[in-house]
Order: sequence, then C-alpha cells, then structure tokens
Amino acid sequence: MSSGDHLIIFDTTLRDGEQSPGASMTREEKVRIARALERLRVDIIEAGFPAASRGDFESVRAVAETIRDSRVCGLARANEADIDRAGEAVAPAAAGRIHTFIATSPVHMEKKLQLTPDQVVERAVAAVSRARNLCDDVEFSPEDAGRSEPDFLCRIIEAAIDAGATTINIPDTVGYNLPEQFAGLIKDLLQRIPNAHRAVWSAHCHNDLGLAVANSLAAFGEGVRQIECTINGLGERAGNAALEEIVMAVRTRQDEFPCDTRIEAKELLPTSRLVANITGFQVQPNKAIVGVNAFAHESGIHQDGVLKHRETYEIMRAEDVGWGTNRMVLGKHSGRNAFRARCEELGIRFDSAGQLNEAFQRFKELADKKHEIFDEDLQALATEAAVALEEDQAVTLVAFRCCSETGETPVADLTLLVDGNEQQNSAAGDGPVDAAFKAIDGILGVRAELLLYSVNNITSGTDAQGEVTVRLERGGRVVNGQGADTDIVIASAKAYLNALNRLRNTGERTHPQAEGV
Ligand SMILES: CC(=O)SCCNC(=O)CCNC(=O)[C@H](O)C(C)(C)COP(=O)(O)OP(=O)(O)OC[C@H]1O[C@@H](n2cnc3c(N)ncnc32)[C@H](O)[C@@H]1OP(=O)(O)O
Ligand SMILES: CC(C)C(=O)C(=O)O
Repeated sequence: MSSGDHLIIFDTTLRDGEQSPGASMTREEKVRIARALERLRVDIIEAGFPAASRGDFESVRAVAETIRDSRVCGLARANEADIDRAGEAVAPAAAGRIHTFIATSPVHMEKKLQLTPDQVVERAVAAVSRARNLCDDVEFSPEDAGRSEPDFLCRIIEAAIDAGATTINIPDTVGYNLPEQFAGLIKDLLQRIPNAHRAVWSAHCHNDLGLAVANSLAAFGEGVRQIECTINGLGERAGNAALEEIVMAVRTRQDEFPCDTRIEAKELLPTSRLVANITGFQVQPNKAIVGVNAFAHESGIHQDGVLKHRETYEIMRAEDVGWGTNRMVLGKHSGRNAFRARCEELGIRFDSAGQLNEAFQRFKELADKKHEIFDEDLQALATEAAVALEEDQAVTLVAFRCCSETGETPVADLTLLVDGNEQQNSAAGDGPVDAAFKAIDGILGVRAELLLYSVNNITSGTDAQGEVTVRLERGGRVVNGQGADTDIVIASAKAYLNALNRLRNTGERTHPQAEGV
C-alpha cells in the first residue's frame, strides 16, 4: 500500500460513482464491489460518505472490516460531526483514510457555503486537524479547485498541509478545465506552495466536457502521483475519469508515463461487468477497454490487417484486460480473408476458389439483410454454396414477392430461372408458404408429394435466418431440400426448389436420413 514509485489509483466508484442518480448500492453490493476492487489491486477504495445516512456509514464500516489489501477511505465535510463519523467508519480498516473537503471557488464560497475565504480556511484547518487526531492518513480537497483563484488555493493548501493533510487532491469538480490549463494549475501550485513536497498530490476530474481522463493524465505530467477515478467512469453527472482508461493509458504509453500502477489489468473487465450489473448502468459498446466493441473488428481491411499482424489495428491486447481474445465480427463490411479464416476455424473447408467465391457472395447478400453473421449462419450458407456448386441447380429463384394481409388470401408472385429461361407466375394459397409452393408448381408442373416441411431458426433474434427443410416423394423417390434466409417464406421457396432440383437430377440418393434430416 505504500506509494513507492507507482501511480496511486484511488477508486471512488462506491462514493462519487454512487452519486450518479439511480446508482445507489446496498451494503452487500458495496462489499462485493470492494472485494472486486481489492482483486483489481486499487490502492485506495473510497467506500462512501459515512455522514450521509446510517446505511452508508454501515457500508463504509463493512468495507473497512472486509478489505485487507487496499486502503479504505470515507468522505467528510469540513465539520466535526462528519469527520467523527468518517473516523468511526474507517476505524476497523487495515489501513484507513479520512478525506475531508471544502469548496474554495468564489461562487461556492459566497453562494453555497455563505462563508468568507477566511472562514473557509479556518474550517479547513480545523477539519484536517480533527481528522489527523482520528487517523494518520488524511486527504484534503479544495472543492471546485478548477474554478478557484490560485492565490487562495496556495493559501488554503499550505494551511491544510501544516494542519496534517498527507494527500492534497485537486478536483475539477464541474469538469470545466482543459488539459493544459489544469496541468498549468497543478504546476503553479507545486511551485508556489512551500510545503507542497510534504503531501502526495492527487487529481479528481469530472467528465462534463469529456476531458476527465485527459485532464487527469495532464496533471500527472506536472507531478500528481494519485489519480481519483471510477470503474466505467461512473459518477456525478457525466461521471469521473474512467479507471480502466487511466490504467491502460499509463501502461500502453510508457514512453509518456514513466511509471506504472499496481492494477491487475485482467480484472478490469470482470470488475466493469460487476459494477454495470449492480448499478444497472450498462457500458456503451464503443467504451474504451471494457466496451463489447473495444477489441472487435468488422471491416474487411482491419480484419485482414489484424489477421496478418495484430498490431496493425490494436494498441493493447484484449487478453491483458480480461477479454478471452479479440473478436472478428462478420458483417457486410467484412472481406474474404476474415470470412475464410472464420470458416476454417469452424472446420468449413473450401476445395476451390470457386467454392470460396460462391460462399462469400452468399455471405455478402446475407450480410446486407442481417447485422451480424453468426457461426451457425456460416455453416448454413457454406452448405448452400456447396449444394449449389455440386448439384445441377437447373431451377433457381430469381425474384419473389408475397402479399399477406389480415382477412385476405395470401398471394405469391415469383420468377424462376428454368434451364436458362425466366418464367413468372402468381398463385394464391392458404398461407404465404402454400402460395409460394403453388406458384412454383404452376411453372414446373410438379407432381410430388410433400412429406415434411420444417422451419428452424439458425440463431436468435428477429433478424435470424430461418432454415427450412422440405421432403418430397415422387414415384418412390424421396429427397430432402434445404434453404436458409432471413425471410422464412423465401427460405421455404429455396428449400422446395432445392428438393425439386434433386428430384430432377439423376443419381439422387433416395434415403432421407442419409441427408441428415
Ligand atoms: C463535489 C462532491 O461530490 S461533494 C459530495 C457530495 N455528496 C453528497 O452530498 C452525498 C451525501 N450528502 C448527504 O447525504 C447530505 O447532503 C448531507 C447528510 C451530507 C447533509 O444533509 P443536510 O444536513 O440536510 O444538508 P444539505 O445537503 O441540504 O446542505 C448541505 C449543507 O452542507 C454545507 N456544506 C456543503 N459542503 C460543505 C463542506 N465541505 N463542509 C462543510 N459544510 C458544507 C452546505 O453549505 C449546506 O449547509 P446549510 O445546511 O447550512 O445550508
Ligand atoms: C469531494 C470532492 C473531491 C469531489 O468529489 C469533487 O470535487 O468532485
């Protein structure tokens, strides 16, 4: 728990994170998250605001009783009652901290606290001294430092350090600062405050302008050695600096940040998931590090690059932050290389470039209709492509339209390519599938008995492909036909045509079980 040379990670998910409207947690939930934070090896866990309620006091105390490898901190306003409550709550901790704060910006002092600057300094000093009598580790924050006057900050921080503060935290409470400006403030304070070296300096940035991480890292560049952050960037309004982003920025850009954290990065994803599940604040797919797309590639050019050499499009390894691996998502932007690689992983082999091209073309057609192509879709379309190439598909579906209305008889209107000639027909039926089959019969003059018709969804979701199997019998010959499509009526027409083509072909196997139905 000593800082050594590493960057101290102060996690405030259970305090500032909990201040997000709708994110409050029970004692048991806080203890579960605190355990996950301990596994993650954060240095300090700010477990709550003990004066806020009996429940929060008990939560902080339960965390203090449970956690052994991280320091446990409680927040307190600059008044005696809050500080005593925080001291009592963190007392059972293996290592405890009291964090006291008071606002220092003109608008907060005048309008909110209704105190003069002199009174604010007096309260800060009294609060820090009282906290030091209860705990040997005391953090002081001049709230809204980002909008405070530097001269006043120098005065109050110097007094707080003299009163016993061991950590000085500079909050950009309302997320107003820009990186250079915030770094400049830290530099100025460190240069001008004579006893600055007696405290560890910290940054606590909010994300109102989306700059919390950038501001925290800029502050590090000027001498801050503790960063306050939260899992998934949870926190008041737009949130705090995201812990996972801070940690991985430091680890990935060692050229800029010559230090490391104690963080066990493989725990980042499980911890993120736990916090999301408990709070109900799900992580957006494109969230850095822990979003489901953070290590996923759909574009063919990127997939090709990553397959050839991961670092072409990845600056971190998915495995290092808790993902099983990176992910190739097959969709309409994917290319042949990723398509073939995934098929090979599934044991689907293409014997010729023609087969690959046929399957790839079908894949692109499907991808235009479906957001994501799953492994089951690949299996189905590879089978279809192989069938199309292996067998003589004398009859193929060119166009299909079906009208199905409440109270009206469904009508199917389709065009087939029969031995090289397009033929069109319409038919009504008891349902859209029946209408489609009758329209096909009308063109081909079919006399076959339908023994079986079954539909299965290949994957889940309303855009899933339906896989249809049709079994026909004519003159003692029994054949199966398969068809797959996101539209189950089209899948049915394809399956019917597939079976009819087989009936037309000589040398057709006659035992349906041999075809896996
Ligand atoms: C930037 C931050 O994130 S700060 C932390 C914010 N977190 C929270 O507020 C969550 C927990 N808060 C609470 O449960 C409640 O606000 C309590 C229990 C702390 C106080 O509740 P109440 O006594 O009902 O006061 P209320 O919340 O209405 O107003 C806050 C009071 O604290 C004062 N105050 C605010 N900050 C401080 C401070 N750092 N030091 C001393 N007094 C302060 C305000 O001036 C106001 O005083 P007033 O009642 O004399 O006008
Ligand atoms: C209590 C302080 C550090 C705070 O949360 C803030 O200023 O945002």
